[in-house]
Amino acid sequence: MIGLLLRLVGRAHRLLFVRFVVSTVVYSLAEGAAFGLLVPLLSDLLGGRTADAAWWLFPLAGAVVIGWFAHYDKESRALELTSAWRRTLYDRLGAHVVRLPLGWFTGTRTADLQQVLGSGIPTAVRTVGLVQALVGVVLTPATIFVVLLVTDWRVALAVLVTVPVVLLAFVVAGRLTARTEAAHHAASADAGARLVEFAGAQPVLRANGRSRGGRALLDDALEGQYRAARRAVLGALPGENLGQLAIQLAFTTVVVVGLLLATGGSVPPARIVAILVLGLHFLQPFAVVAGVANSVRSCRAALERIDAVLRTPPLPEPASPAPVSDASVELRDVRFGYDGAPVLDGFSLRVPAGSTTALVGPSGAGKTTVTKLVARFFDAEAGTVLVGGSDVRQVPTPALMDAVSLVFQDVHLFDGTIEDNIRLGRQDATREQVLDAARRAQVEPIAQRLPDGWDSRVGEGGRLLSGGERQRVAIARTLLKDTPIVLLDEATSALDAENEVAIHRALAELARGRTLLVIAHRLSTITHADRIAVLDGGRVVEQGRHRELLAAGGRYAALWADHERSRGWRLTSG
Ligand SMILES: Nc1ncnc2c1ncn2[C@@H]1O[C@H](COP(=O)(O)OP(=O)(O)OP(=O)(O)O)[C@@H](O)[C@H]1O
Repeated sequence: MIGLLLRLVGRAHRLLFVRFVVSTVVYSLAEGAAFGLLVPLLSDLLGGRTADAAWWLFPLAGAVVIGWFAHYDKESRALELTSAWRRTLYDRLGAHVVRLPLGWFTGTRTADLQQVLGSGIPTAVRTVGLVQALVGVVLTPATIFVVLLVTDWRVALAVLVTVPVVLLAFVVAGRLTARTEAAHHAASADAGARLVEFAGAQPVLRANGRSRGGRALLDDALEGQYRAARRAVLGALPGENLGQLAIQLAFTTVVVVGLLLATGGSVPPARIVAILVLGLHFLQPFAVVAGVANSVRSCRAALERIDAVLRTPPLPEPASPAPVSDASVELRDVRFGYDGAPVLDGFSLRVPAGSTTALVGPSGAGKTTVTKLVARFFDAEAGTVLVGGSDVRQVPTPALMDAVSLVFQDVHLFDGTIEDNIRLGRQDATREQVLDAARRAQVEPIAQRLPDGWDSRVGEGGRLLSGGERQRVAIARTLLKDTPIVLLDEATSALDAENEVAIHRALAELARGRTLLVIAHRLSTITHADRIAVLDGGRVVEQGRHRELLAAGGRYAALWADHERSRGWRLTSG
């Protein structure tokens, strides 16, 4: 964990970290020395040698003053380190995340990343406080032990024997508490998820005749959480008592040894009283061990999660960058798979500059994967992906992003106005340019329909718009960005007649003067494409124009026949 901590603290804060540790060490030693000096001071005082006792006040005052300065320094450094480190972690993660391949951002990883940025970093920086506690737990008793050893080795030995017992008791106590807390945490998470589900799934639950809107599931989860909370409280009690009991037993042992020594006459009673006071201070820091053990676990988990993100290799940038010379796209003998099994194998396709090529084929054939390789979400395992005549691996990411735009199947819009969402395509565009792109992508009728026109908000994720409308806004965004190459995954959601016509027009506008690679889910949209490529078994099995492919009577002709049948079915059953 120390290596991990030093790695994440990084060079920028290493000096500050070292200074913080040094202050903490000095403080813990000074605290131990101040307690240790109580032995000769109290022995002399209780033994009636007041003048001798007074002399001990000087080193004691020295230890207290040093301790005070060290305490001030360690607290200020801890504060400085915590805030500077938190900031650096956010900066480092932010800078790293933007260099990760887009393919890295799956649903689970995005959720993990949200957690790391939300609670992971605040937990990780708590390690600073933990270092303080751990140094204190080790060094203060160690200093006191040295003083005890010098004062009376028999009491020192008795104190030493109690250490493993006390530590064991706290470790067991920590485990008992951790187990019940984990169950409580899981039950709380379950109840939280059920609450969200309960709220979000109301229409579905009621539409399916669950008149109580799924209350039973929620009630079960809340009951489970209540029982787990009770178990957590009751389960923590034995642990807490066990630790305290161990400290009391250890102290009693030290008292018994002290009394035996005093009764035997080998140590003056005044000295024994002083030694017992020291014994008490020796044992006290162990009480924080149990709490620290739990914090160590959560801090380490947070540090590991941050480290895992930071260690994810970024997309390699080319040593000698190649230019995007034209708007052509080509895949040559490409092999690629997600988890070993190839999705594409021996895949070749040429998309000449300025042409429209449609990818069709059964679900799971790899159409989306082709577009993701062109936009370099991933790198191909074998073969070459060329954009503008250059291997995408040799094109710097900003140059590639300037050449290629993506319109996804499920467009995510931000909770702003339609104009804000279009402007994402080019932040410095004038209002006229934004509105022009919107008109060309058939977004104007959407704005007219909404109560506040162009200033209407589209809701979280764009939920106030239909799937087809969201895609029209995304097309407007792409028109504004104005890249020579556009990769478009057609919306799969069923479109009404207005949307279907509007998307047709928007696509025609998008295709004008650009290279368009479109994944077609409705064959009627691509009958005018310059080329249609049929994918199956990880490669292109057929390609040509709509009429040529129909005449050939192969795979495309069969897909078209299916398409026509389903249209006929829609018409007669509608
Ligand atoms: N991120 C991923 N991790 C693992 N497997 C994936 C991932 N993305 C896609 N796949 C798998 O790769 C195969 C090809 O998926 P792809 O999305 O490219 O197909 P598609 O032809 O676009 O399908 P659809 O028409 O249904 O969108 C599928 O079997 C899919 O399950």
